[in-house]
Amino acid sequence: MQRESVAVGFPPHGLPVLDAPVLELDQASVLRGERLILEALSLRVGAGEHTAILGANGSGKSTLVKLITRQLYPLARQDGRPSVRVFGRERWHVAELRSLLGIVSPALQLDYTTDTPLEVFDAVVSGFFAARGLGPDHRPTPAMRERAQEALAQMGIAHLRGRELATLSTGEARRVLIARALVHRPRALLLDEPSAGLDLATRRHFLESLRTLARGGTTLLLVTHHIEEIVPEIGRVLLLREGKALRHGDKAGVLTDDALSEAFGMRVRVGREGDYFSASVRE
Ligand SMILES: Nc1ncnc2c1ncn2[C@@H]1O[C@H](COP(=O)(O)OP(=O)(O)OP(=O)(O)O)[C@@H](O)[C@H]1O
Repeated sequence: MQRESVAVGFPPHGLPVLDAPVLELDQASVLRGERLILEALSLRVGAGEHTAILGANGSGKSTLVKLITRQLYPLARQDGRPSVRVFGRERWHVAELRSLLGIVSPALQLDYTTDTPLEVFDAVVSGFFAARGLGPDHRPTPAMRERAQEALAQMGIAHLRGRELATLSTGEARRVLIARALVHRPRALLLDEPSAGLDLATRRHFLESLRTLARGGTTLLLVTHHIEEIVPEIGRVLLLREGKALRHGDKAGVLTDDALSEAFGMRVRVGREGDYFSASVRE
């Protein structure tokens, strides 16, 4: 099993990154193979500016997630200026970045549920070490253990302690991974298609827990193709189409019939249900 060698304790809050925006993209472009997948994308997400990145299949959402998590790098700009900054910095050690930015993605869930068996509490507490489970060199302190238990309770899954991740339902495993992502109280949470595979009730419950996090001060960066997942606390939307920003700004201004029809390549009608938006296909 591969483990990252660097152990991180509590996050380095108080460093100069504290006041920096969560994310700054300035004309960021990404090449994959021979193709330009993201093209001159600009986006600024300040602390507390909960933002959704919305787009059809193939619009470049996962590529953008990988750009933020440093799994992919942007093309160098001609003027030499950085095109991607996370918490004000261009370069990060992955483990250090993870202590500030919690990440939940389908790829991560697959990895955690299919590889070597992993117990729920270990999965969560090992988030402090940016490792997949506890190894001989990882010694969680009582404070870390207490915080892991708190994170499980926060996601409503304290009763799953002792179970193996592989035996959990999709929704249960998703909540374990969110507890893990939250364990060191990151400043922001990057959620890639977070409610994929969740049933109606679990999804609603999950969205409510996202709302609580947002209200508690964790900046949400939600990547999705489901407009229904955009919880009321999210006020900004970037609409992606073929790797470019089709619209960006205030939620109500972006989520219009015209903009979504263009983004999804079909006639879409946007509806409102309370504080949530919905979309249906226009005949
Ligand atoms: N390694 C690669 N080489 C070439 N093209 C790639 C590569 N990975 C992705 N692409 C292409 O980049 C485009 C954007 O893919 P990406 O996975 O970022 O989209 P997405 O919006 O996340 O899609 P989905 O909603 O289906 O997950 C697609 O056209 C895809 O075929």
